[in-house]
Amino acid sequence: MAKKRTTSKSKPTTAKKKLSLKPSKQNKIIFGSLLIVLSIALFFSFMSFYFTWQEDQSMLSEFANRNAEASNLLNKFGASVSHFFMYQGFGLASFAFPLLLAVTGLYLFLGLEAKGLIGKWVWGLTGVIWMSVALGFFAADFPLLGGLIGFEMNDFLQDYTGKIGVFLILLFVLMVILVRLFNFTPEGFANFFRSQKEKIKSDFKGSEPIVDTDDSDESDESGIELRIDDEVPEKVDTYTHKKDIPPLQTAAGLDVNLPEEEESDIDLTVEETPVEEETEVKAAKLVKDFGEFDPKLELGNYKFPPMELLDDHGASGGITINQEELEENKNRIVSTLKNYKIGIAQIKATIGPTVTLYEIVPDAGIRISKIKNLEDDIALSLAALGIRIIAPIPGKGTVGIEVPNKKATVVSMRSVIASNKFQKAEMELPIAFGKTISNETFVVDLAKMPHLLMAGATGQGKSVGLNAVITSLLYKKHPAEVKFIFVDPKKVELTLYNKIERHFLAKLPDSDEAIITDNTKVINTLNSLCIEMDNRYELLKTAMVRNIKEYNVKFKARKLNPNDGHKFLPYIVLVIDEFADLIMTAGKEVETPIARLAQLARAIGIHLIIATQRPSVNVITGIIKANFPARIAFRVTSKIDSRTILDAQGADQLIGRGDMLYTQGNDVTRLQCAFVDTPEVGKITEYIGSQRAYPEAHLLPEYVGEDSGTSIDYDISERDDMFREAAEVIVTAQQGSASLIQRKLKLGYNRAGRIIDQLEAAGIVGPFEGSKARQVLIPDIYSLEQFLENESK
Ligand SMILES: Nc1ncnc2c1ncn2[C@@H]1O[C@H](COP(=O)(O)OP(=O)(O)OP(=O)(O)O)[C@@H](O)[C@H]1O
Repeated sequence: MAKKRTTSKSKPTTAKKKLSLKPSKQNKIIFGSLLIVLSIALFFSFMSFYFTWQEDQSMLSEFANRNAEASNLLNKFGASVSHFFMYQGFGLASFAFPLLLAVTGLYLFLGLEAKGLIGKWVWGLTGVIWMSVALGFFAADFPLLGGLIGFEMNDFLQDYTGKIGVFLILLFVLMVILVRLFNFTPEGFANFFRSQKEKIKSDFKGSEPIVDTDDSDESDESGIELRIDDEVPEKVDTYTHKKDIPPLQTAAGLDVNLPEEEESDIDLTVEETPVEEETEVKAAKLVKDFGEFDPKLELGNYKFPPMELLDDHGASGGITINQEELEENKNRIVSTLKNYKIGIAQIKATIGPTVTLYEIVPDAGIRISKIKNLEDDIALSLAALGIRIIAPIPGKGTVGIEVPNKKATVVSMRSVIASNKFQKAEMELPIAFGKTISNETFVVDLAKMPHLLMAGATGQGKSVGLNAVITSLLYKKHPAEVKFIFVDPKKVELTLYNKIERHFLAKLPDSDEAIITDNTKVINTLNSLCIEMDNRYELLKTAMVRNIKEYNVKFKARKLNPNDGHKFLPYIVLVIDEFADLIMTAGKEVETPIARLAQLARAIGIHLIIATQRPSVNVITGIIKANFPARIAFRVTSKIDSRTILDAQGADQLIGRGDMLYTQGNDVTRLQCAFVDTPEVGKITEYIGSQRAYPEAHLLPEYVGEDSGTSIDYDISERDDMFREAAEVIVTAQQGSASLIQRKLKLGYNRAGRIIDQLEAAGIVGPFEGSKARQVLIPDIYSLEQFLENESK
């Protein structure tokens, strides 16, 4: 609100300033009146020309003679001007000139915005030329109709293309005029014809029982109307529908300026309010005429992948657990606890797909902390992998012991996608992770997370988990609504998604591959995403909304003008498989943009999903952790790793194969991840990939990388003590690598890296070149000595 007020206050002043640069209002009125008068004079001259031209022919040369008199209504002036326009010019079509002059005069007189005027003149002149040529063609016997220009042009064209050629040219130009000026489409024509038929029918309505047919016709009609809307955006920009919707401003300008004319000078301050209201009114009208903006329209026939593409992995029979196993586990729990002198008042089992939860109510007087302290011993006594003790279960006064089932049931992706919970999820980016311990489908909104960190030792189900996330979104979202960026250093996991590049992927304008497999290129994409983020914040600011959801709602309601740079914003999901690898190769350079995105990107619909095998603290740093409240842990090898990811232990006690813990803050939920196999993903991408797509992947803003590091200006006095030695090593070996300095001078990696940066800043080695060693710019030790000496002078 505050923003609103400030903008409305600041605008009038700028408007006032602008006004002083324009012709004054009085001048506009005077000039406008002149044009109107002129147009009336021309009109009457032209009219009377058709009756008097023969008599006035002889007068034309006697314009200067005061005694000579012409028969034209406007005397000699009328005779000369109409001779010029009608006879020597365009014939009958010349009537367009008084019309255009009158319109221009009115615009000036009323002080309306002159924006649309140029278009009117351009189209007016095109029409004049067309008409004069057409009249010259069809009415060659009456040269006055087409004028000299019409006649000559016809002659000229016929010399080259013959009569048929001229006819075809005329037809084509007429088509262009109709399409561009009157939005003529075959459907529109059919529709018009149909509505006329309807009208005639309804005139004869009477008492005939045609009501039914009428009804069906009506519904038919509405069907067609929709299709016309379909047509509209076909020829325009992916997200904006730019051309077909009259820009808000054009018409807004009309009303905005009207009060100005009535209330003379003060009206500038009043101007702002009507604009606001006008935008609303205009938007409502646009919505009424064209319907809400539909981002999906360009791929209107897109079909979501059907359920049949997914296997049920033999899970259709449901969970199988035998009574014996339940009894056996119960007895073991009871006797184990008894060993520690913990009595049980009640025990209850909840059977899940991979684990069964035994909920215990301890005897009165037994402190839960006692059970908690004995956690490891109890797990040991129960002697089963994957036991996790939750003491107490949050929200209940009970202790939970999770014991894995002997025969785990696979949770198929198909079952979770088909579940009611997922199908009816009213979420922006719903993700069906799998099933909880009580066999309920677990669905969360990625948009609310807002970023996800996934960790787990190798082979425990990370890739399957990532595929489950991506599949969920592919089953729920239209290509216009979400775009993925995949970073896949392993080069195999995500390559399948190449097929949906032009539907669902986003990439940098100059990159060939949408899926990034080279870690050195990630930095450009991340920086480009930061630019996208900044751009989106700017759009949100101008639209005066707080987040992408509100923005898109406003855009769909046509309250934001595409001509001002507004467009429908799809969600962007960045998926990084093997984050540890990325941090190892690209280091701090990637951490900064990732942290920035993680901190700020939630409101503008950029979400990060990061998976890593090694959840060590130098990979998942504090700053990253702080911005990734939603985390998933598959089985990890140590308690420390579990703590690094979840801030709690437990992930080390999972049984693998998709058994996972999910947290989004405090509570930790154990889930069985839905299983989606590579062939299934293949089928889905094949299905989507074979459909009509956008011309290319969604393009991210261009990012021009700096020449890595040259911008770092090291002060000579701040150079490392080993700088000189390092320079000598590099120049002698003619190989600019940090590891060489590391080896020869026995330095740590970080220090060697710093020295290399300093050498680069000094101009001794070239910039970073990815996997290749840097170029050495000094040829030998002697030149180096000289170089350093010169530098210290
Ligand atoms: N949710 C699941 N349900 C059943 N089995 C699973 C599940 N997730 C994974 N598995 C089994 O575990 C195997 C390894 O899974 P996955 O490839 O996802 O491991 P990963 O953690 O990505 O390993 P890496 O890090 O080496 O790529 C799968 O081939 C599958 O047999």
